[in-house]
Amino acid sequence: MSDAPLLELRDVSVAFDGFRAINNLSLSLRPGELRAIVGPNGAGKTTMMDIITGKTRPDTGIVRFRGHDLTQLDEPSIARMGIGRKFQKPTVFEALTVRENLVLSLRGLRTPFAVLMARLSGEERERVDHLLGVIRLTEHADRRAGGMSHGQKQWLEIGMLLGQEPDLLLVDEPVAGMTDAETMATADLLREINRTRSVVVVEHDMDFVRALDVTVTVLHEGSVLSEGALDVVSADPRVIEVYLGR
Ligand SMILES: Nc1ncnc2c1ncn2[C@@H]1O[C@H](COP(=O)(O)OP(=O)(O)OP(=O)(O)O)[C@@H](O)[C@H]1O
Repeated sequence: MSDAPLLELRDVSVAFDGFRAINNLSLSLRPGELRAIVGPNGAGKTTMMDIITGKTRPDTGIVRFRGHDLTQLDEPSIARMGIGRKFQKPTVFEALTVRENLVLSLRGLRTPFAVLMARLSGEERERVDHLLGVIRLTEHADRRAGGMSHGQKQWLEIGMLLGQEPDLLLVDEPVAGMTDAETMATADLLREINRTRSVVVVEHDMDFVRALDVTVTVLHEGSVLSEGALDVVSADPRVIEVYLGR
């Protein structure tokens, strides 16, 4: 396998009304990597995700995925290239069952409803059963998604993203509002997903980040402040100053 980064941001900046939310940000992700991004409120984490997925266009800088420039592409084109994004709030179809939600994701969300509800092929059934196992919802497959806990809805939505077979999964604050047990299960889930896909996860919860046990990038004022193992970055005086205001 080549050493070329899967995702590369170089000297990326974007300003809103003169305020530089992203400021000469450079960041590189290896193929197959799982990376945690942390940083105080307003550090630019969401804006960075918006730039990668084409929601926000950078003013300057390079954004490449598998060597292809993303900055001229719209959101659907970037998604088709293999980048899936999970927003913070779950947006599953509450009136449908867990299984039906996964079928929807396999068949494309814009397909007419009647087609979605048509019989599953053997291959689709296998894929849905596999996804149910990955997201730990096999026992709940035929229950309404609306009846699931907050954590289970988050896992279902992650499963729906996996149904679209992304090479890179971007996950925004998945464990906010989860119980401690759900938080740890989510760390396991992302590590399992990372066996076959690259993952970038933004999260404030440090117990979760510790459980991931991966390289952490600390953002501050739109740039990388520190990067490395959690123990190393949390001992970095610049990080301590930003978090504790010392
Ligand atoms: N569309 C916009 N218009 C104006 N300002 C914006 C816009 N989007 C983001 N900002 C500003 O850019 C900065 C970075 O915001 P961003 O949401 O990326 O931070 P964040 O690290 O995700 O924060 P949080 O942890 O609170 O989600 C903030 O000061 C925010 O107010």
